[in-house]
Amino acid sequence: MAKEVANGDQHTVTRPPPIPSPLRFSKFFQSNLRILVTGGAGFIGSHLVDKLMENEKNEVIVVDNYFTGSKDNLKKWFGHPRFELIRHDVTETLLVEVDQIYHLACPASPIFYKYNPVKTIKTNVIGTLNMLGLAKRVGARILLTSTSEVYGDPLEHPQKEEYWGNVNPIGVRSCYDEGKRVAETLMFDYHRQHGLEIRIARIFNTYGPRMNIDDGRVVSNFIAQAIRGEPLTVQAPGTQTRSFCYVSDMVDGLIRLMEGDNTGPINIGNPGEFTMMELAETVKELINPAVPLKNVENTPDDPRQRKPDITKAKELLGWVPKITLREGLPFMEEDFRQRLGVPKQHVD
Ligand SMILES: NC(=O)c1ccc[n+]([C@@H]2O[C@H](COP(=O)([O-])OP(=O)(O)OC[C@H]3O[C@@H](n4cnc5c(N)ncnc54)[C@H](O)[C@@H]3O)[C@@H](O)[C@H]2O)c1
Ligand SMILES: O=C(O)[C@H]1O[C@H](OP(=O)(O)OP(=O)(O)OC[C@H]2O[C@@H](n3ccc(=O)[nH]c3=O)[C@H](O)[C@@H]2O)[C@H](O)[C@@H](O)[C@@H]1O
Repeated sequence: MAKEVANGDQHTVTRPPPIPSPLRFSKFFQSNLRILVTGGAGFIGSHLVDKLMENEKNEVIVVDNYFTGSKDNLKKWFGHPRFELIRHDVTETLLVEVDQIYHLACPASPIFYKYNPVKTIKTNVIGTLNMLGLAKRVGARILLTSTSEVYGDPLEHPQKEEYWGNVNPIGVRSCYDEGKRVAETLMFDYHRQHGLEIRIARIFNTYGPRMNIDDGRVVSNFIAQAIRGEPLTVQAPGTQTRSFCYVSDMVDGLIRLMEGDNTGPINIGNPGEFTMMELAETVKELINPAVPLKNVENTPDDPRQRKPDITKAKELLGWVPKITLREGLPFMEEDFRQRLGVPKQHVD
């Protein structure tokens, strides 16, 4: 009997382990694990795929509808015998034989998730239901990439996993925030009702190479603006805070969570906290001291502060982020310069 604990506390579920296919015991069977990554053509998903593919015992299947993701992010794996890419929308059912599911499919940038809010909520609710149904049928372990947005505009700081949040249920961000909250509920209901092995990561703002250049999120906006020599658009009041995690740290945290014994939810994020004004000043200093900052209007319900308490990730996963914001920004600058075709000018 496998044992699983929810954040090391009360509700322990004991259930029989999933029965692997008889082929798994054949010494001629090439992979030990078949892993499905939904949203694997996106920013975090494609980095996760790269890491999973490094292990020659893993076979990786990506499904993506390419709404915000791109085949380009995965092109180095095309034709690889352990890799498969399927164009598929998770709001439709899917039948594949897999052992683990990393469920990432969902637009993450506010401008994209607000573009078609009904589709966003369908992706979160119906998409997660479909992946849970699949996990149940094949006995797979499933990890959901939830978000710090489940804490809404938090009244507790920093945010611990026990905090229930302060979310507007009818606002323009609700399709995403409330969608992810329902997705978390569904995960726990399948866990309690059907004994499914679940993992929930609450991800805090993550940045790095391969973010869409016109993605609309703050780090990608500021870097693209600095490289193009445009003003950095600081949305009012500029004192709102975020904590930025470099993508390789995020991927490491997600894999540790999947491989460990804890259901979560577990915060995965870098606790270094910056105001948007500080972020703009840092980008300006590192990338282009000549660009001005420009104050612009904000969007409704923008959270005023956000910083993860990562005690649980440290204790239960042995995870701490390694890359600071000052170390991570230049990696992203390099990638953006290449894609924008603007090389760095070196002053002698
Ligand atoms: N990047 C962050 O800061 C952050 C923070 C918190 C949570 N997350 C979560 O992490 C996950 C990945 O985020 P990301 O930053 O890589 O975003 P992303 O937009 O780059 O990736 C999302 C991927 O999901 C795909 N997708 C969207 N809807 C789909 C659907 N209905 N069916 C199939 N595929 C679909 C997109 O095409 C894209 O490839 C998301 O679930 C997001 O909510 C991200
Ligand atoms: O960490 C999370 O849980 C969430 O983080 C982000 O959501 P958000 O923090 O709103 O992301 P941004 O759009 O990057 O905004 C961050 C801050 O930067 C500000 N901003 C944004 C863009 C810009 O050009 N200028 C600017 O000052 C916004 O007002 C906001 O206060 C992600 O995009 C969500 O998918 C994710 O779930």
